[in-house]
Amino acid sequence: MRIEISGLTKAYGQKVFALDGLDLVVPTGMFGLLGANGAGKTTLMRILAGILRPSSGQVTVGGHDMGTGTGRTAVQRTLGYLPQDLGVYPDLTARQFLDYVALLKGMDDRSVRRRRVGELLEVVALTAHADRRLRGFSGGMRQRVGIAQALLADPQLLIVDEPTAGLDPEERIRFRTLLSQFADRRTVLLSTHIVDDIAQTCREVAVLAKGKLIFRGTVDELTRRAEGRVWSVVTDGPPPAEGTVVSALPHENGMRYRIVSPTAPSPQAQPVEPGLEDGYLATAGR
Ligand SMILES: Nc1ncnc2c1ncn2[C@@H]1O[C@H](COP(=O)(O)OP(=O)(O)OP(=O)(O)O)[C@@H](O)[C@H]1O
Repeated sequence: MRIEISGLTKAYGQKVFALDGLDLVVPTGMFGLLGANGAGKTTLMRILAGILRPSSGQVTVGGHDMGTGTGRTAVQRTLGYLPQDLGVYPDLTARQFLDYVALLKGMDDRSVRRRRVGELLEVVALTAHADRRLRGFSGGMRQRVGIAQALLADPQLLIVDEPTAGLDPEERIRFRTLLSQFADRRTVLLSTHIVDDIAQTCREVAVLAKGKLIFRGTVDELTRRAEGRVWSVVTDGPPPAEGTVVSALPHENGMRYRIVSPTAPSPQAQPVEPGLEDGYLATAGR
């Protein structure tokens, strides 16, 4: 399901432009969205989910115009949305919660609902915990309940906002594998600060800064943005003033700094191969 966005603007009051004339096409498959805090990612996702109205501009999802009531209704029927903070009901069990959301989505037939909820609990590997109250669930288990509720209506478009924040490494990997499998023949828009989640799952990515698109292309192209700009510096003094420090590791002669900088940040700096995080920093860094 293809998303086409043109001239999209969302202003909060007179001064804050959360989105500022955004043009973007998102194809079928898994697509990553990166950007610093406040870049406009959540605003964009809420507009795509039909929860928020833009100030101006156009959005079509699968050919449906989100500017019209019929368009929004058509999209919402085939959309799954996992917001940053999914409010769950701590006293409900996972099965009861999913049954309740299914009812809200208009799945009136009880046996259909029961079957679908059972299937999804299986998909997110929570069958063994289905009848436990949500208050005792770990962050990862809650996120899996979140993805199950987003998948209830077998959506063609799945929007997920920072889904792996707070998950342990194993849960993160399981979660993103689940998303990748789901993205086969469908569209998944994944917004995150965790660059590695995008490197591991998406072919294409967009980078937002201050409500504007500053990059759209493949993960490899974004990585190549840092070519010739990533350096390793070993020093027992402070890191060089120039560039952005990506990592600092203890070294027998002091510290080894990985630095993104257009020019060598010190005379001893050695060039190194870039990764996606370097490409992102070279593009979005101050
Ligand atoms: N309801 C609101 N009222 C006023 N300003 C808002 C509102 N929601 C968002 N903003 C502002 O709009 C800008 C974009 O916010 P948004 O939440 O879309 O960014 P984001 O990229 O999702 O950030 P984060 O990564 O922190 O979630 C920010 O400057 C934010 O402060």
